[in-house]
Amino acid sequence: MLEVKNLTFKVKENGIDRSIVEDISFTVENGEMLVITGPNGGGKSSLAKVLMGIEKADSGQIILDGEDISAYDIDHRANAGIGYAFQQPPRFKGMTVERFLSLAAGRPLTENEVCKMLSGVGICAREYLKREVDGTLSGGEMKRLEIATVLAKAHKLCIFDEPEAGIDLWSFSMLVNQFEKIHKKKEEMLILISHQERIIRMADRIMVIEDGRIKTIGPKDEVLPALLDKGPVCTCMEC
Ligand SMILES: Nc1ncnc2c1ncn2[C@@H]1O[C@H](COP(=O)(O)OP(=O)(O)OP(=O)(O)O)[C@@H](O)[C@H]1O
Repeated sequence: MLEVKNLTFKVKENGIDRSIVEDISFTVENGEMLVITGPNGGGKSSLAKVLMGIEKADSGQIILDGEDISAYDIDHRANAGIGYAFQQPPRFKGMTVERFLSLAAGRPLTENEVCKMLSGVGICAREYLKREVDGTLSGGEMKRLEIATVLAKAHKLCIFDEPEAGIDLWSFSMLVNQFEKIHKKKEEMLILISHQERIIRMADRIMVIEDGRIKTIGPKDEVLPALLDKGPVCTCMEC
């Protein structure tokens, strides 16, 4: 179980503190999928980065399966069982796709295993094994590869930041299938940040973040109708 208690993250703007994440508390149960949505600039990615340890919280607590991980750095949180796929994945010149996935899995993978992982996110496998994880990969290829790195290993908690961004229709359907498969097993907690209705519909619970605060959190059946009425959710396949 993930317990987030009174999490606040501030930045300095022109010498003045600005709260990007303000006193946010929520839980994610084992096997649960929580989808976080809300208007652009609301603080969703910042919250994810604070959970992963990329940004440091000013106050609050993060407890994973009873272990207080608030003071842990990124590596330590990854070892504690958190996997994270960036909204805009970083690139690694000189590293092959094959090695990148083996590092993510934490063990040497066979070619067949790498191919299976790549196929799972809609990447035409063998052609990519020796490609470098650099600027020669397209945005959509990089995004899918990044998602494959999180899926390469079992985690307690996986966080995917806008997995739909820049992904074509066919690959998007494959990704949705992957998320559904993990969700069905109920072995990992999933936090998906998304504006995409098809992803939001997979949620057990939905959390809406606006101006750095939780605006609503609740079961999908309660939150989604109001969301669809008001319309911050995107039904197109391009964003
Ligand atoms: N390190 C930083 N320094 C200054 N401002 C920041 C920093 N990180 C985020 N912000 C600001 O905090 C706000 C929240 O950004 P964040 O990326 O978390 O929003 P978001 O909800 O993920 O948005 P989107 O839906 O557009 O991806 C934005 O106004 C952003 O410009």
